Amino acid sequence: MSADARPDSSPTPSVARRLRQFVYPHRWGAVLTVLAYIGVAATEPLIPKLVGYAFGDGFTADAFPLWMVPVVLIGLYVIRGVFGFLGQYLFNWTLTRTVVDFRAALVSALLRLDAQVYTRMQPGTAVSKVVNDPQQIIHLVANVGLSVLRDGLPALAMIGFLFYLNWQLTLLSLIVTPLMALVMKKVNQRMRTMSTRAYDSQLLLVNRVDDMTRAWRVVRQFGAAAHERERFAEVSQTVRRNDLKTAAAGALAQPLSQFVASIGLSFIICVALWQARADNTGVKAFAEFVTALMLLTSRLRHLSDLAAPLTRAFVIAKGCFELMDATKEADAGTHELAAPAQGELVMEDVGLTYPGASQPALNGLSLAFAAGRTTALVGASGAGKSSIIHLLLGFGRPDAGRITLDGTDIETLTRLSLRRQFAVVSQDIVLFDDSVANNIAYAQPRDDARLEQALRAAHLWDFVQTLPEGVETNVGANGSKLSGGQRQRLAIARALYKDAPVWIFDEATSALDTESERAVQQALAAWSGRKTLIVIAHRLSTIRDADAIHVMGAGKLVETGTHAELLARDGAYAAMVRAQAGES
Ligand SMILES: Nc1ncnc2c1ncn2[C@@H]1O[C@H](COP(=O)(O)OP(=O)(O)OP(=O)(O)O)[C@@H](O)[C@H]1O
Repeated sequence: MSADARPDSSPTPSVARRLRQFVYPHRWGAVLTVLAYIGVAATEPLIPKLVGYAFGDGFTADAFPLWMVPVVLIGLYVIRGVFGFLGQYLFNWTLTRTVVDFRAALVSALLRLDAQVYTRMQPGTAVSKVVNDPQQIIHLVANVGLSVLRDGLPALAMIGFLFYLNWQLTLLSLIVTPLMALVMKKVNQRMRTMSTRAYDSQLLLVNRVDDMTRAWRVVRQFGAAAHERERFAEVSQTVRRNDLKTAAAGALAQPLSQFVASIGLSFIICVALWQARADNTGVKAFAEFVTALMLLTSRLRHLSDLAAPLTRAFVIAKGCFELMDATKEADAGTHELAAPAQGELVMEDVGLTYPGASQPALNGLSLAFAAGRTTALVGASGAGKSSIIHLLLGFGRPDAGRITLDGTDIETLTRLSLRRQFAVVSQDIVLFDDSVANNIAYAQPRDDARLEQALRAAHLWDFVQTLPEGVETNVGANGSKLSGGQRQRLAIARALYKDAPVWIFDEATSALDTESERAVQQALAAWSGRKTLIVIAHRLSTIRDADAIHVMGAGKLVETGTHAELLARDGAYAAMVRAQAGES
């Protein structure tokens, strides 16, 4: 989300700790992995030992029978192979489980985000953070972890062996450690900065593609392919530059650490040779020590390559944790409604100003929606009609005043209990890439008789019969295989199926032909007296029969009455009716 977020100076410890929390439930897999790799590592010092033995005693005829060479060597590698396989398997067992938990945590965070977060975050960002990022983190950490186990443990074993062979000399070799640490610290700092920039610009790239896919029609209509390509290439170049800088910083790690290691190595070999000459210890001890040292150096070289993927993993994980930590929807209510509400909604002196807005969207608004009645909300665009729905559904909280449902302040209700009382058809139709039936019976038990009833009421039954698989036909991404009117009717059917006490229709019939609109209105009329119906409509002819009409203007209630009363008053509503009559 924070495309402009700068890397903080020490993000790694908390990120590492939080990542560890996800591994913790699967710690036994991790412990067994480590044990398996200890098995591999324990056999490592046997190699220089055998080399030393072969050099020392192997050249004399009666030292050991030659058949022992393949038996010992093959045996050693079989043991290493078994431990190696187990280690890798258990490692992935742990990681795949961790990824599932990590994704689950991200999805549950996503499902509880505050409505305002959705106004800032592009869907692509969420997809990237929930789907791709955990996988990427795990891949990177897996490779790092495996290398640490594969190279780090044998390196430790080898260091132990070197101490055993010649502790003074081994201790001397540690003098390069502080220098090595300093070099790696500098390289890591640079990599972290560049990785964060690369990650942020990559999210921008995801959002560009997201835009292009959603707005493909607009792009084609404007002949804007070249324009979009340019916009994409711009961000793509930024990603490339940041990736390159990260890679360059990472590529410095190995040569720099090797340079430091070579200083230590040459120094130690000199001292070892000097010792061998002085003590006359012979070729065996020297061969053992130098073979072990060389093996250690090659292991350490692999380890110095791990800084780059580890840094990248931490940067991505930090992005995921930002999503996990984003503001959650407040749900302070504790009260659950025992039965479906009657549906009387009252707003008392309600004020609402959106964050960052200069004008209030609602300003001291007081109005009521009577239970079992149809109330229409009308008013100019931007008057605050949808903001009322926003508050009724508990997506936002009023800055002032209160809203009650059957006399209970909705703030005291849990969000779940509150929203159970509403079925909404909003201006923006949202359908799932699923069958007609699953779109209608969304998140509710399937009841075929009720499904048919909802489809008939939404004037969609006959159409659905013509579909190749009837109600099981897939409607495409966001209902892309349906016409605008069919999508709207499907959303109406979904609302009717929910059978909530309050129905909200926000411009819900704007895309319907006259016949469908009449059919839907007749179906709704059949529920009259049993449902509280709130209708927002710009076409005033559709709300003529409402029990009450609230006329909104600039976040305030301008006038209220029935169609006839408002016409008689000859105020704002009458002017709107005249204006529309003039248009038609
Ligand atoms: N998330 C938001 N952040 C900031 N301002 C917002 C937000 N949503 C709505 N607004 C502003 O609040 C005011 C009321 O908007 P609202 O959507 O409630 O109007 P409306 O009457 O439903 O309009 P329309 O008939 O065009 O749908 C508008 O000025 C709008 O710009």
